[in-house]
Amino acid sequence: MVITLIGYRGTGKTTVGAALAQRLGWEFLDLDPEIERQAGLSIAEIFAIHGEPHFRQLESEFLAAALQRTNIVLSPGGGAVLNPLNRQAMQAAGPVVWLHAPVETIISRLENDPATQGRRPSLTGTDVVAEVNEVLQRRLPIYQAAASQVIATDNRTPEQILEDIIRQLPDEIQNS
Ligand SMILES: Nc1ncnc2c1ncn2[C@@H]1O[C@H](COP(=O)(O)OP(=O)(O)O)[C@@H](O)[C@H]1O
Ligand SMILES: O=C(O)C1=C[C@@H](OP(=O)(O)O)[C@@H](O)[C@H](O)C1
Ligand SMILES: [Mg+2]
Repeated sequence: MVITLIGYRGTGKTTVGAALAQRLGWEFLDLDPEIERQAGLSIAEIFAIHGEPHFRQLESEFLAAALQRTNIVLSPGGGAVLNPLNRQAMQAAGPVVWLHAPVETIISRLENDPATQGRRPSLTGTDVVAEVNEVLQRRLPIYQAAASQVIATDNRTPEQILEDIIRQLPDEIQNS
């Protein structure tokens, strides 16, 4: 069983995923640093040197490998759900938890997160406000359709969020 966290950049997949894994006594796997380690490049460098399609290919390969494992909490990047095969594989492996936040909250978290520079290259070439508005709008139906649970993260601490997630997990995981 794999619990996969999905959601836009800045919704807390990395932060909440690590805390949830610790709470369950499961392993935590954040896909972006794994990709960076293997490539010897930051996500921003992979985009700049090889282009986004190459990053998406690497992301799909790492995701498929991670989903073969068991008792892990997995945090892929926010764009991993764009590929329908990735979505199917996540759903087949276990609960898919959508972390949701309003646009303003996402923008503020991204602007204040030191990881943004190396890990979150522009997706559109526009400024951050325009990009989050446009791309989030486009992705909302995809996150919604992929999710087995939807969790609001605005004005909630990572600890409160992980308790919300646990409450909605299947009994077999809650009691494990
Ligand atoms: N519930 C929360 N409340 C406040 N800040 C948060 C919350 N979750 C995450 N953050 C902050 O937002 C930024 C992005 O979080 P991160 O976990 O990297 O998101 P993601 O992996 O979804 O892009 C980080 O600086 C993190 O500390
Ligand atoms: O939403 C996206 O397309 C991306 C999200 C990032 O991960 P986080 O969602 O962890 O920020 C990272 O994978 C890359 O910059 C692309
Ligand atoms: Mg992340």
